[in-house]
Amino acid sequence: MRFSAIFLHNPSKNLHNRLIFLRRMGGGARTFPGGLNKWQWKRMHEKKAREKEKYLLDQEKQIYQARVRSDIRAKLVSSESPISESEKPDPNPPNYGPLTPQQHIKSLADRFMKAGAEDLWNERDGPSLGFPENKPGRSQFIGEPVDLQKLIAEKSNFNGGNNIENSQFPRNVISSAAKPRHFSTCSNLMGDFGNGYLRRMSTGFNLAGSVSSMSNLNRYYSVEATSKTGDKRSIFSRNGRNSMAVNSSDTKAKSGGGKKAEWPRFRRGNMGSSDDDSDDYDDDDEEEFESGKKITGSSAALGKYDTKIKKRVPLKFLEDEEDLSQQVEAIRKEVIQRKTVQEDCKVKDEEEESILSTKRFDEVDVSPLTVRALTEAGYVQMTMVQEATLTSCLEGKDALVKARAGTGKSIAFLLPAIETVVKASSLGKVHRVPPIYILILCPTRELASQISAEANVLLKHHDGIGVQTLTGGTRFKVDQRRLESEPCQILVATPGRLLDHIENKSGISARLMGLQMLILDEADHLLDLGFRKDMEKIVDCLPRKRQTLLFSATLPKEVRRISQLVLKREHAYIDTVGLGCLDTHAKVKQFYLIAPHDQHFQIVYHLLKRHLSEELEYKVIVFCATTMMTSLMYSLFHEMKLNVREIHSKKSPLYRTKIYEEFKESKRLILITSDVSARGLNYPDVTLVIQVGIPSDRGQYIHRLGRTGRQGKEGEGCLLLAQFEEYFLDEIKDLPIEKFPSLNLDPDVKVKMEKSMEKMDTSVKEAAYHSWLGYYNSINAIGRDKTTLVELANQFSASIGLQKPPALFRKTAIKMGLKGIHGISIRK
Ligand SMILES: Nc1ncnc2c1ncn2[C@@H]1O[C@H](COP(=O)(O)OP(=O)(O)OP(=O)(O)O)[C@@H](O)[C@H]1O
Repeated sequence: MRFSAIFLHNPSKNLHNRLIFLRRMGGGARTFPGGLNKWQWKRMHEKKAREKEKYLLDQEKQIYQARVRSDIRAKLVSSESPISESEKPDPNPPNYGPLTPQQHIKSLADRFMKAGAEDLWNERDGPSLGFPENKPGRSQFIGEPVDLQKLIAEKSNFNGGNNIENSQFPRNVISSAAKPRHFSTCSNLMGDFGNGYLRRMSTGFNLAGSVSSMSNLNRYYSVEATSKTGDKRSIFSRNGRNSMAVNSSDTKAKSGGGKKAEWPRFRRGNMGSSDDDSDDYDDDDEEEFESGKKITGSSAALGKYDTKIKKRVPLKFLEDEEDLSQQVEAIRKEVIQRKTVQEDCKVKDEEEESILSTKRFDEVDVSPLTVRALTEAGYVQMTMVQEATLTSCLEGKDALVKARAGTGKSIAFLLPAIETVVKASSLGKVHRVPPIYILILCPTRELASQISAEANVLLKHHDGIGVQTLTGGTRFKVDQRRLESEPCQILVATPGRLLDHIENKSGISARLMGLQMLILDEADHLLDLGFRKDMEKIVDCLPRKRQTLLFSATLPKEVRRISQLVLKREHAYIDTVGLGCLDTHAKVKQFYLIAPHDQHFQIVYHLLKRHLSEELEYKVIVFCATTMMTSLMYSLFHEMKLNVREIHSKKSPLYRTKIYEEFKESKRLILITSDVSARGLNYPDVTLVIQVGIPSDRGQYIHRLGRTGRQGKEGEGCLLLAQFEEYFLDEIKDLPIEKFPSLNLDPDVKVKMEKSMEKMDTSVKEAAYHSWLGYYNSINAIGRDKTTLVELANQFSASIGLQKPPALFRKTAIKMGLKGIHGISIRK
């Protein structure tokens, strides 16, 4: 433009400017019309080609949609339900039979187009064969522009007559707008004819009112429109897509009067139903509606027609009928299969009188000396887990093994371990200090001692093969000297102490270079967060070429994943429990009890007394949540003259060993313990396990319970929870745990207990109080209300007879974040 202006006003510069222009255009002669260079020309034609292609596609799409609708109509018109007198067909019925797609499109457009909008239709669209225009009651609908405002005003007619209000219009197509029902019905019909139609129709409508919504009913519904004169017509939706709502504030589109119609603004429908397909609505369409540029179809509206909706079998489902029947068959099969598995498990559980299999130790490939030791110890037949694992473990495969508590896992891993040492020793290499061929890791010192003792039993006749333990609580130097003076090929250790030795270069790292087998007992616990870092460091120091065996009674999915850290990819996974079967023994009865936590001591006392009176040879383990609570409970029951012992991590190793040995050998004894006794410990003939408070997780519950009912014997377990701990029951809901029958607490016991409490050392109570707060804080971490916690803390301190707030309380409360909720004054 600028150049041509210069040209006009200053002809003398014509040539000069032209040259500039030509240079700016990239040079060369102007060979294409309109002053276009070859690139512009090319681009223009490419654009035209694209537009043409798009147009053809649109046409094809519309024709296809129309054809689908025609076909559906043709199919379903004949299968209409019987019609009433008022609905009897016209003697000169309009042609409702199948139309060609073009006829169908034309008829729809003719129905809804207002005068003046003919330019939206051209001959290509075909003849109009839609509703006969001379039908009474339809003239307004067909010939005139539809005034939606008027339509809305007529809603009372709709309501009053045989109409929408009475129709069973589905909720899913009802807009959330105020009184939207009627408009949505109208718009549903609109939508029923497809978006393209609606667009075209909209130009012809006087959209002065507010339209609430439109929706493709699609898939599940067909709409019947019935006029007041009794004409009835079914309008079927295709298996379509969109469900849209028209924003009433944006629908003041006006047409006619020479004014350019504003286009209704469409947004995603809010029908609130699963049938709503609004999610498929295309944002591009929205833009087109807004701009009003795209005019490619026609639409439909209700006029004075009543509507009725019939729920039909979804068309898609009809098509997929075969698929559906196959699916039903598959589900039925699965249900039957599951039932069978459950029944099998039940039978297995009931039949599980013994944990023993029919296979004997002398039938497998273990050294005769070991078999001899086994026989002398009374082990002739294998247990199930031993039979299941021995072959693959002896073959040198890595294995991940799950078997219920007390079923003989220790021997299952000790046998291949001993065989490995026997083989390695027979190679004849002479070492001043023999390498450690087998490393067995476990979480507690008691368990390490137990495994080591069991190994010694099996090694009774194997001269020259030694077992050592390496656990915390002993002097580092003493350990070091012992390891050097009494060489061993099998080392049983707890991770922390072993790592101490590795990091302090006690010479153990060098000996571990000859390692042939790594065994993790209670593998899930060792691979859990508490031990993970230590485990990783230890494993880094071990030779990669080794066999690894992982054993536990519980193997959660995440542990199975983490186990890849230590196991070879091609390891064997052996689960003797079985998928869908119980992780606990069927012979162990499980109960739970929910009671206020300040009554817990009293309830435990009651349970113990009751059990003691029923079981002559009783042997009870009571698990507490923290070490200090263990100590408090022990002191209280000791004061109350019960035959109790205590074990927890704050006790000296010597004391722990003494109590461990005593409880193992004795009967008529109660062991109050923390979780140090939860796993692996084989106290024979435990008759009752009481768990006070929630265990750290489901696995821990199973392991604690596993201290009773070992070797297929009977047992009983009781879980005592406060109301705020009740949520834990969800984690064990798949286990056969029942509510404990009602309890009648003896008021005299309460008095006795209070007196005993008074006699106890205040420091024990204060320590218990603090550890209790810590425990409850950990529960608080999973969303418990701190206000409640403070109140509970007050109750608890009162129940243990604390007269003054503990000195450390302020610090603890601040640490726990209690400050600012109640000040920090729990007890004044
Ligand atoms: N083949 C066997 N025949 C008879 N008794 C056996 C046999 N194998 C193991 N036992 C005994 O079964 C009891 C439980 O064994 P063990 O401690 O190895 O169980 P576990 O499965 O490791 O239990 P946990 O899961 O609690 O660690 C022990 O008293 C053990 O002596």
